[in-house]
Amino acid sequence: MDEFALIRMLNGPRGHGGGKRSPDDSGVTVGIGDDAAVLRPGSGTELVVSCDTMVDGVHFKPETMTFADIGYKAMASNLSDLAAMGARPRWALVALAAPRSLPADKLQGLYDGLYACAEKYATAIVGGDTTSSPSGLVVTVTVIGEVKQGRALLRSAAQPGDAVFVTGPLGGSAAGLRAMLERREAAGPLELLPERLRPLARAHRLPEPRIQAGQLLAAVEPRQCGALNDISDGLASEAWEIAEASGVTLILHGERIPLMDELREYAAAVQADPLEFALYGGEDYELVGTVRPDYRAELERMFEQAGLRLWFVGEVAAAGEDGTDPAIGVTLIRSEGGVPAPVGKRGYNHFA
Ligand SMILES: Nc1ncnc2c1ncn2[C@@H]1O[C@H](COP(=O)(O)OP(=O)(O)OP(=O)(O)O)[C@@H](O)[C@H]1O
Ligand SMILES: Cc1ncc(C[n+]2csc(CCOP(=O)(O)O)c2C)c(N)n1
Ligand SMILES: [Mg+2]
Ligand SMILES: [Mg+2]
Ligand SMILES: [Mg+2]
Repeated sequence: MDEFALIRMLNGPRGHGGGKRSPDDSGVTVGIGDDAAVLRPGSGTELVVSCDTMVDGVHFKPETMTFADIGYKAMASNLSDLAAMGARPRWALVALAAPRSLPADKLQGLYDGLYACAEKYATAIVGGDTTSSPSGLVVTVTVIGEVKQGRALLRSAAQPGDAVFVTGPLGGSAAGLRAMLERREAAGPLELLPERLRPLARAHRLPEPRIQAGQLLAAVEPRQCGALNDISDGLASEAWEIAEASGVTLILHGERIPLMDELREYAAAVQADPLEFALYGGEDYELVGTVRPDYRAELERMFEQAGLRLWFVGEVAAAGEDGTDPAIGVTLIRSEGGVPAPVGKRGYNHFA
């Protein structure tokens, strides 16, 4: 199949795209098929743009992900960065570098996953690029969203006194990854995995970007939310990013960090500390953020009303206030009443 036939197959009538599955209010003047897409942002909005790549052997292996999972997660991990800015997703571009030997039905599976996630979050795929790759598969997604002017939520907006929250259980993805690699079987349907591993594998293979939560946090008037970040490299690493960008210390309480029961069971079975998965594992794609302390109860109420939940896991202190060194950074109180200990600035790092 030639390059152009492949693009038609993946995005045309035999695939899912070609604008056919675009959201009703897609704002697309020109979509797939010309030199570039032409898009109409809403009035009074600012564009929010981000891209992330998934690479064979780095982000996935045959044991960890099906092709549909790779597509779903490539879109979800990108949309997660829009969620972390409080943006509404609008459009996406998909750059694909595929080995010539990769069968077309595998690529179609990848696109099923991409379109499934894009549709779920009302995102129109408006273009991309297709090339051959001399080695493994590489998928890069670029997402474009919008936010009301001046409303984007930044890493630099945490203030001393803020409460620190996360939007869901952490560490499940990293535990799922480890469990699947240990099994040494090709990834198949989640239902074929032992029940105790399913939620962990799901967290790794099919993460959900917290789009609704991000938009809710950005919409609060007058502004009560501080910093926001999504958890791609682990809670420790993302908390450090907020601490450095805001010039503060984040104090985390170990016993308040939400963990799935299945993570606790898995960690016990492999004699590991479940908190290590949450702090340093990564790929949870939950949000970590801060809120002014007086607004905490109201925010909880708003989340509950929207059918969402928040977990309060710590507080923000002025740099150095808790007596630890370095002054700016992240500390952990393992069990209530204990003393804060510095949390290393580590997590997933491509070049460390
Ligand atoms: N090669 C690059 N050229 C220009 N800017 C880059 C490049 N790589 C990353 N950045 C920018 O650096 C900042 C941090 O990027 P980073 O990829 O760490 O964030 P992220 O996407 O939230 O995290 P992750 O990639 O772990 O999901 C972003 O503003 C990003 O656009
Ligand atoms: C086979 C395999 N080995 C290791 C990992 C773990 N991993 C890879 S990239 C990353 C951080 C997020 O990516 P990025 O920073 O590029 O957004 C993590 C935690 C994996 N997913 N698959
Ligand atoms: Mg990135
Ligand atoms: Mg991010
Ligand atoms: Mg990263």
